[in-house]
Amino acid sequence: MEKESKDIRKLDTDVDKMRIRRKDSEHLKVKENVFDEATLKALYDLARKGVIESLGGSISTGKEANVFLAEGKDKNIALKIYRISSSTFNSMDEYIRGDPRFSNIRHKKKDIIFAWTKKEYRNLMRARECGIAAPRPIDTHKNILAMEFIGEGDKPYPLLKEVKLSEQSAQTIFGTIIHYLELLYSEAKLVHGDLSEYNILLDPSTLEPYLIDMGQSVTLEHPSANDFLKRDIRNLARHFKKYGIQPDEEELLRIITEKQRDK
Ligand SMILES: Nc1ncnc2c1ncn2[C@@H]1O[C@H](COP(=O)(O)OP(=O)(O)OP(=O)(O)O)[C@@H](O)[C@H]1O
Ligand SMILES: [Mg+2]
Repeated sequence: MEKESKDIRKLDTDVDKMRIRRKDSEHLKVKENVFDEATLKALYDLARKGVIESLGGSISTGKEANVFLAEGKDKNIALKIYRISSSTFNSMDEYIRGDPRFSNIRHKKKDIIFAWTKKEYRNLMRARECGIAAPRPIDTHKNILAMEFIGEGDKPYPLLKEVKLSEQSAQTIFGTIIHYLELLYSEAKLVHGDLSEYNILLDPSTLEPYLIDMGQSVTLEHPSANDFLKRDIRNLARHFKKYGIQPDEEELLRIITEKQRDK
């Protein structure tokens, strides 16, 4: 644990010092201890393509991915970099196997991670096309997803988990999220699959909730789609209970899946 937090601090400072400039290979070489070679190469490719101008600080170090702030073409972007080395790809495999869009991938670890990254890109795209507030995906390459940065200046918006809301605001936000789940289900034909107060960012001034972290989202054909949706609803209901919102989970499930059933 001690060592891990030290590593994380080192990663933060290393990345802070690091500026990827196009064709500036010396700088990147120094960082080989932070990013494995394949990830460095992928970062280069995106820099050469003009997607990344420079790399900023670390936003988050998750179980499977790190998120970094970066400068894109004249604006901040977020880079989600799935870890090739320590990814818990076995759980990814389970999500991808039942998804017809990924039936022909070779089940090699790297391929699964790359497919997973692409899957998050496509899921975000589908969600946005249906009018859901989510980061606009910009590009995907190997294990890197470049997307719109959801925040103010260099600061990401807070997680829903981190904000204290009035009962009235909570009611509004809850309503919006349920509406998004309905759109996600009936229009995008997706179930988020990991929805909770940890995967929703909130714009504090407009109270717009942004759904993030859609790598594990599945299409409705997925054998566990219904169970994932029930779990998403349960997580939301649990979070909003403290604001006096006590939804009937069965009723929510009915509302979210209604339009799709009518078709
Ligand atoms: N587009 C974005 N704009 C701003 N901040 C973001 C964006 N995407 C992610 N973040 C920040 O990074 C954090 C982690 O992102 P995300 O939830 O997608 O990955 P994760 O939970 O680490 O994934 P996993 O643990 O499953 O690998 C978020 O909680 C959020 O604070
Ligand atoms: Mg997350």
